[in-house]
Amino acid sequence: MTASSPANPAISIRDLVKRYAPAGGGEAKLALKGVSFDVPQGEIFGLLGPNGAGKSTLINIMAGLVRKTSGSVDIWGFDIDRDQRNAKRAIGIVPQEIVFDPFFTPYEVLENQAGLYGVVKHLRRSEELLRAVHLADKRDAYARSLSGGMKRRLLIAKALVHQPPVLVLDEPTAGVDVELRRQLWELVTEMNREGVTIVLTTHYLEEAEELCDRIAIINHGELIANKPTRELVGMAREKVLLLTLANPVVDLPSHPGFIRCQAVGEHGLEITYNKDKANAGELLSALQAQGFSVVDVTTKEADLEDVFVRLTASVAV
Ligand SMILES: Nc1ncnc2c1ncn2[C@@H]1O[C@H](COP(=O)(O)OP(=O)(O)OP(=O)(O)O)[C@@H](O)[C@H]1O
Repeated sequence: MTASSPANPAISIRDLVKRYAPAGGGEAKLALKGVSFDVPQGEIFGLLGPNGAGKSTLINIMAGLVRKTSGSVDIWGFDIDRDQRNAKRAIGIVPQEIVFDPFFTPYEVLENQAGLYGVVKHLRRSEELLRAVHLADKRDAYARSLSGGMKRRLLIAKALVHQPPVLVLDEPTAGVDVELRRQLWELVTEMNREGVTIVLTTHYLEEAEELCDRIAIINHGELIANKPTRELVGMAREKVLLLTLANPVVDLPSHPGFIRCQAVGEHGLEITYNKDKANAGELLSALQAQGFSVVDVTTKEADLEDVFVRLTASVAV
């Protein structure tokens, strides 16, 4: 694997278009409308988007499972058309669905996969990979006897047998419980620390916010954002003040800095304001001046979800 120098992106996508041919006389579906972006080396890159946005199409094109209509995709410096073999060897894909032959053991699953990639015996790393995904003690168990979480970890190991510098995970934690989600996050972070560039799709904004260095948002086949996570979250200008008042709320206070103000229960107020235009201190003083006696205050920052909702809502269908 030598094509990419440290300065080059791990993945480079330019003007990518995918038009699905019409099925049964219907209309053709433009699933990707000219998408361009780079995935920097060494990062954990999140690809977000509502259902049907085009994420799987994009991943399947990278994996060589779907043919693009036009545009270019380079993986680790290898063009997927001109240098298909090297491009394929540079990427490991962890699919969403769990598919194993139930009669193979984890060790055999990895050995078979290594065989498929032509990894010679002495360069195989099946034992090491089983340790890395915390499945060494399940080396010889039948795949069918593994728990859902173990199967997902085995899929990650399977995607890494040919030592790809780029690992793509399609919805790695869809439908898994909180505990298992944490374990998978840790595993992904460990792989990244070892130098693997990670691309993941997710529906969980919390997951993207926690794990990803950079996030791209795709909506109706178009890229509508691509920013470092902190910057994207910083786009949320709204902040919320949750107040408990000494007396029951009768009239609502007013202030030019308010975006919204509503009563919550008998003694509570929820005030949403633009943090560029007002701060909590001046809002509290204004409330006091209007005769409101505040006994407790908490604040809430807007998060990625607010940005996501705003961005995906504002783009025309
Ligand atoms: N084989 C296909 N033939 C026709 N249309 C397709 C095909 N595969 C996907 N599409 C359409 O292309 C669009 C993008 O689908 P895609 O599966 O890439 O979205 P997604 O972002 O991965 O969604 P999800 O999160 O639900 O998996 C959708 O409108 C989908 O219906």
